[in-house]
Amino acid sequence: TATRPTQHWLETEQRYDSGVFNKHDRVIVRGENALVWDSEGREYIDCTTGSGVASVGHCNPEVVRAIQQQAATLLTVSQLLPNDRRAEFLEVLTGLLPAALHRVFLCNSGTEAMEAAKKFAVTATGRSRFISMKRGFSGRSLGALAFTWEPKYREPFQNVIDGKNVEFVTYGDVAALEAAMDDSIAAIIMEPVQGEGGVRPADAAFVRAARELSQRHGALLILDEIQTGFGRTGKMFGMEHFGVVPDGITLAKAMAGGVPVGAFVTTPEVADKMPAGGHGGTFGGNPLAMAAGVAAMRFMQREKLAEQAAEKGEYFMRRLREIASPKIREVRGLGLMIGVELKEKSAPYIKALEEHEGVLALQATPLVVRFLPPLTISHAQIDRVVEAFARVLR
Ligand SMILES: Cc1[nH+]cc(COP(=O)(O)O)c(CN[C@@H](CCC(=O)O)C(=O)O)c1O
Repeated sequence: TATRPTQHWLETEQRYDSGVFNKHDRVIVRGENALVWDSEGREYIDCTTGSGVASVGHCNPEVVRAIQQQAATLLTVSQLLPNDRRAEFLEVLTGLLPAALHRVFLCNSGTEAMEAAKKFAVTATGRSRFISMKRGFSGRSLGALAFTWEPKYREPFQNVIDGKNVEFVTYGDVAALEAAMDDSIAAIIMEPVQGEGGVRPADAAFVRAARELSQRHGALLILDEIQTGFGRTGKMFGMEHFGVVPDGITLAKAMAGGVPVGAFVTTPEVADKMPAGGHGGTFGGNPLAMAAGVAAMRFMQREKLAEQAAEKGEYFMRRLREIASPKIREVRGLGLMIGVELKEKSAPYIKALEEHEGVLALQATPLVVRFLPPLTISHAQIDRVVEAFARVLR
């Protein structure tokens, strides 16, 4: 079909969209590795990657090939019926994790993984209260939203969230965590690095205190690795920076190279407390996502993407810190999960990067520019992003 004018795509999406997204004024139509192109043929270095999904690069050839083959073989089958691709996925995924974490509930998004984690924590402990983190983000559904801090996301729905059962603690404040903990808590929920909350790495003492306190009180420690997982922080999983093995982790985003997927991974002790049929879902573990996931995870391992992210992240942050701009308050992050906190609103600079510099970046709270590039980004592309950022800050 002849390509339709950009205006047609913009107007059509605007006309029929629910209105929840503040739509930009360009139509992204193609991606390859660290680059995407819009319908006018403009090229961008993509440091949004669909909010941390395209870690193995857009249209990774091995993921594409796996999708093509599986699409022509079997797209969907109930999880009541075992499938070869799903078995392979579970073997590859659990091979990347600590031995204790080898029981997996499969789903299609981070939110669904958080919802599952919540239910498994309730059945494993018989308790219904949780501790979550101020500035934490766990998703938008009413179940996951209860763990999400941002009042503008949560307050409009407060009367339909069972809000009395979540206590928010200041991320990093061991004393506050200790004071909040008691034997009524089912689980402590936290991200190894807060993403949406402004790219804030946890400190090891806090994560270790959470591990110790949860054990002391018979509660679970659940780490939300939806954004930090799969090499993003310079280790395969964020928890590895802290030498802590939680009772469960939630995964999604980059796990299947761009195909929607989610998982809650836990121990047999927790999994065996969930009654058969106690949770479920239609698309979880579908062969297409499983095939894509196997290809993506094998690529990450073979290309040592976690190590690449560690080295490139150091380089990226060092170059950002060399920008002598009075507008920068702090450059922070772990691996290629990077945030630059400005002394003023970040949105205009993100817009300028997009409009004038051919760079796509994310926001994470009003003052922070968040860079989540593919882990396959080149040093030359990192240089171009840094130089572009220095220009828009002038
Ligand atoms: C840590 C974390 N936990 C859970 C979720 C929910 O996953 P999902 O249901 O697949 O979206 C996200 C998405 N965070 C991205 C989206 C935020 C938003 O909805 O707005 C992000 O950080 O941009 C996370 O970053």
